[in-house]
This record gives sequence, C-alpha cells and structure tokens, in this order.
Amino acid sequence: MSSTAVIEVEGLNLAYGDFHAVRDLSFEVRQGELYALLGTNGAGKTSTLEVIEGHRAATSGSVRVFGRSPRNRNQTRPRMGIMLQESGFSPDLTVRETVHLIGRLSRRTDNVERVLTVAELQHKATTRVSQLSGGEKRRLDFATAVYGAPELIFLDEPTTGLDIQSRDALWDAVDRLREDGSTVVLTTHYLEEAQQRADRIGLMHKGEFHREGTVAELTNTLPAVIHFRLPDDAPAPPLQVTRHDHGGYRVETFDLEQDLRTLLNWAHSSSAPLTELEAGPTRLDDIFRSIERG
Ligand SMILES: Nc1ncnc2c1ncn2[C@@H]1O[C@H](COP(=O)(O)OP(=O)(O)OP(=O)(O)O)[C@@H](O)[C@H]1O
Repeated sequence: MSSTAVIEVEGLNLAYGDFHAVRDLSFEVRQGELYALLGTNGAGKTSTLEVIEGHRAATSGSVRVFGRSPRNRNQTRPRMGIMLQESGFSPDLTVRETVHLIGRLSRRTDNVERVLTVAELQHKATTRVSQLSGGEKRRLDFATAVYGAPELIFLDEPTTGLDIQSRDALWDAVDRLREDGSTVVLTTHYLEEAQQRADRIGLMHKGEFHREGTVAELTNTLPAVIHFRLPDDAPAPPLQVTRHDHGGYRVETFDLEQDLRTLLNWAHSSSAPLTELEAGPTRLDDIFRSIERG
C-alpha cells in the first residue's frame, strides 16, 4: 500500500433542503487500501459516496478523487467501478450483453468471458436479467463494477443476498484486484466482513464520524468480552459479571488473558460445569451497540 491519497474529503457537508445528512466530514483513502465506510441506518454513507462518485454535488467542502473534482466525470469515471445497492439493468438483455454494454460504457477494456468467470456467471451468460435470482443479480452488479479492473472500486453492500460460497468467491476476486493495485471502498452492514478485511474504517453516525481508524484502533478502546453459561445452583464466579437469563454470564475486561485464566482455574478447582465459553476482543458489533446506546 502506498500513502498516495486516491480520495481526499475535507469538511464535506451535504444537505437535502434543511436536513443536514453529512456534516463536516474529513477523511482520505490511500492507494491500495480497503476502506470501509460503516454506520447506522441513515448515517449518511450513501450520500457521502454519491458525492465522491460524482453523482451529487456537495453543499460545501472539498472532495478530490485522483486529485480532481469528481464532478469532472469524464476524467474520473473511467477510473472507477461502482457496485450500487440496486442497479437498473435492462431486464430484456442477457447477462453477457449487459456486461458487454456496461463494460463499453465504462471506457475500460476487458474480456467479457473473463469477467463472467470472475463473477461466476459463465453458466448464466445467455440468461435474461429478468430471469436471474437475487444473488445472481448481485453477482452481475459485481461483474460490471470490476470490468476492466478499475483503479478505484466502490462496493455498496456487495454481499447482501449472496450465499456463503458466492461471498467467498467475491472476496477472492476482490483480493486479486487488490493484489493488482486496486483501491476499494466498502460499505456493509456485515460488520464481520469489514473487521476481517478493512485496512481502515470510518464509522458514521448521524452524518458525522463517530470514530475512524484501523480495526485495532477502534476495538482497543473497548473491553474484551467473555461469555459463558453456568447452572442455576453453581457458585458465583470470581469475576465482575453481568448475569443474563437462563444462566448466561458476561464479563467485560481489559485483561482478557488474566481473567480467562482466573475463570478456568476457578471452574476447575470448584468443578463448576462451565459451558458455552466464548472469549475475544471487542467486535465492531459492540461498538455499534455502544453508539446506539449514546
Ligand atoms: N434524496 C434525499 N432527500 C432527502 N433526504 C435524503 C435523501 N437521500 C437520503 N436522505 C436522508 O439522508 C440521511 C442519510 O441517508 P443515506 O442514504 O446517506 O444513509 P446511509 O448511511 O447510506 O443509510 P443506510 O445504511 O440505511 O443505507 C437519511 O436520514 C436519509 O433519509
């Protein structure tokens, strides 16, 4: 990864009438990076992306993509592949015709059969778009976004509606594009995917960044969590626990190793039948819950 910024956003504001959807947002996405823009519903992610993609003008602030205004679409658009949440393909065209058409419009060059293979759509090449399943349509969206291996790829909820095998195939294809130098901007509500794959995350809430940083920087600020279960008549464990219904316990700790050792030693010496033990660092889900709690 190099430190050249592909996207530079500074003091971005976007208002719909008198509703301020995005407020004073600043961040950059560096070349080769996978940057995840995450957030609660209505946080302003799509609005932000629409400005970066050049579909919408900012109310104020500065946005540069490849060092230029994204409103200068002739210059920036051919260098971007965009997978929207919902695309508007013509239902009467076949899959192959759609990839061919959108590919030509992108002004990038590629081999249609190669792209169909990357998106695992070879066997659907002659099927009309109207006859595709939801997951297959999603793969067609992906195919058109990655046609010509663009330098910058936007993936808006790319794996929604995909089965596990298709998700894995999509992420393998993204990995290969990144190996060849593509920069990726991802939005998703599957936080685990972002946690596993993003280099950095911008976490939006109500139009602003709540936090921004690497996954470690985001999760290190909150305690790790231990969950386990004990029968009703078991002795109390020697840790500060929160008890839930049906014998479920939760421990929040900044010293996971030590507390886990204490718990296991206690369970061993008191023969407490500890079950369903799970322990790990804070997940992004927990950060989202903490945002929603306010
Ligand atoms: N064209 C529009 N006119 C008026 N308000 C809009 C418009 N588009 C979006 N909004 C509002 O702006 C806010 C941000 O919307 P946006 O779609 O950017 O959020 P999001 O973070 O992408 O949400 P989600 O995760 O639910 O897709 C929301 O409150 C939404 O209702």
